[in-house]
Amino acid sequence: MQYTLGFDLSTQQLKCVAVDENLQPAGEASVDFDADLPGYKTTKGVYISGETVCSPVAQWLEAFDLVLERLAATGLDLGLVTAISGSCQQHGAVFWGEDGSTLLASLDANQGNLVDQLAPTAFSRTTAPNWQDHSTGAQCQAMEAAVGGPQGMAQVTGSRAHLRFTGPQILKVIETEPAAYEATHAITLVSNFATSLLCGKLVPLEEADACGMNLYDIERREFSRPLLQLLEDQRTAPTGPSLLSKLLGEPVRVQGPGETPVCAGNVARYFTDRYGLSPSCRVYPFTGDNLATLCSLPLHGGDAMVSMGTSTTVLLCTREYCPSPSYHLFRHPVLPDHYMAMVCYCNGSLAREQIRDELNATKSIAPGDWEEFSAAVADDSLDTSDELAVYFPLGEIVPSIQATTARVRFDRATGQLTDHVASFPDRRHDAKAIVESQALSCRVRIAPLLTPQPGAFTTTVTASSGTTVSFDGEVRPLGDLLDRRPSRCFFVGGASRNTAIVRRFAAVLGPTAGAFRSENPNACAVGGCYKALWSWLRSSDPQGPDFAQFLDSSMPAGAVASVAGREDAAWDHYNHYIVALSNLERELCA
Ligand SMILES: Nc1ncnc2c1ncn2[C@@H]1O[C@H](COP(=O)(O)OP(=O)(O)O)[C@@H](O)[C@H]1O
Ligand SMILES: O=C(CO)[C@@H](O)[C@H](O)COP(=O)(O)O
Repeated sequence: MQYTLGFDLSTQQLKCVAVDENLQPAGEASVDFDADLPGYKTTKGVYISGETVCSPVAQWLEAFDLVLERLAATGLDLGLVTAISGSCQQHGAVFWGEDGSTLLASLDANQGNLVDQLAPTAFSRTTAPNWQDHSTGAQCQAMEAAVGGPQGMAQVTGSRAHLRFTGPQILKVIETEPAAYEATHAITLVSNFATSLLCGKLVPLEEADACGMNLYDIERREFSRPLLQLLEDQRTAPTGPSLLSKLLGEPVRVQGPGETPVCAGNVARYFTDRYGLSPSCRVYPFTGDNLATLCSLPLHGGDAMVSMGTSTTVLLCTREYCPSPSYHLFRHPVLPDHYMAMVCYCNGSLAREQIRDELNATKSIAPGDWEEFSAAVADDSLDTSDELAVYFPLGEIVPSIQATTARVRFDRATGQLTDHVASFPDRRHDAKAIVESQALSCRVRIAPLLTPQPGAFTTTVTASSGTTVSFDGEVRPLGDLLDRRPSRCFFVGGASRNTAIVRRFAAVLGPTAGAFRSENPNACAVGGCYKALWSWLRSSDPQGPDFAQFLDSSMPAGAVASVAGREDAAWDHYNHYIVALSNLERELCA
């Protein structure tokens, strides 16, 4: 028997899953940052100070030792692991000091844990910015202004400038912590931080995850020289290496047909000595969590994936480079000439948890229990048909807006907002409304990525030909949102365990071939495993199947379960909310 490991270093936890050569689960372990490493005093894995959100790097180092200890304790023979890869929260950056590379190379299982050997002097900053950070508005504006505004930035880097993206975050460090920046010898994303740790050497960025920086020119496949220069120009007294050198040069690319997948190296001696991993075990570049999630199921054209972790993301696979300020495009981590399109929301699970606890409080139910919330979400007799509300306890990504909550009533015939209200009749309405508006926002933003099928779907909305809607500054005919639907929708991540949430989301998104839930809630870690296994197989047979063929032929039966079929009436019910959502967002963003 041989195994492959997939790690997932996300906001709230580090997980590690193992699969055997038949892609069957063989073991898993996890470390919850708040609960298992209370010494760091994080809340949901992060420190929040005003708009700044970050995570302690030392916490991740401790978590790597702990998760491997826990995995070994399950009885899994780590000596039989042939390949490792994984996924990490996107955009975060680890700043390594001058000694980082030497300390990594000299990790010694007899000299204490990773945290003892690295935390004291390997890093020039003790924390990494987290994707929920909202503190880089000025840097985003400066960067967009240099490349032709939101559209220009999206054209070059696949996304308009985003507060959480690594380029604006690095620019903020250059401007506000010049000494720490000049003491920095390497900057890794969280993904190549993890790969570097396991290999015991600093390794370059992985190309797909590098697309989440607002620095990488996706079509040219190299860092954008004008954007690098813009950041260089803000250094007041440069002493250390150039930014390109700190970024460890150009990222490693996905390899084409007939080429051997890039291996980052063999696992470092620290891990072979301490956990019994084999010295021949290969480590393949980790990627971003959403990119790995895309690798966890065989998606075909028109399919969409909704990942319900701390953030909510909607993912699609496309061959066309069609950038827009509404969504993100990344290079695909394993399929050459493909891209991943993504819409990302900050206010996913944590916003729902807040409404859940407020609802529970009105009924004297303990916080943390999903039953009452789920019953309200599933309740078709609860009439929310003229109610719309957005709940953004954190500033939101799309629409790009400060933290806010707004509840309105609207006219279903015209979509005009009739009333702003402080509350709905009771908190059950909020439970249903938050899921409806989250799903509706996803729906309007993925529509341009789907193929139009004029006349294929009947709707009771009477849109005059001139009716338009506007999302993220892009004005579109309403009709464009009524003639396209995803084929299948796959739901993954922690909240996908909740059938009521998944069914309501599916009702709004309207998949024509049904909605499915991944039976394994750890989709990103599993995607990392599959990436490692396929890379390992492909190394010995470069002419073997590409990743899509590999997944199509190897996916175990029962990997997904059906949760809903095609629901035309429900989809059409939510057509009536689209103009109202456009009006509400326009008001809030004005
Ligand atoms: N039964 C449930 N109903 C709704 N949400 C749930 C349920 N179980 C877990 N979740 C949500 O899943 C989130 C964690 O998802 P997960 O994919 O593990 O997150 P991440 O990978 O971002 O750390 C939690 O914040 C929680 O709100
Ligand atoms: O910022 C993004 C994507 O752009 C987030 O999706 C992060 O990648 C973190 O995700 P979680 O796994 O913690 O939800």
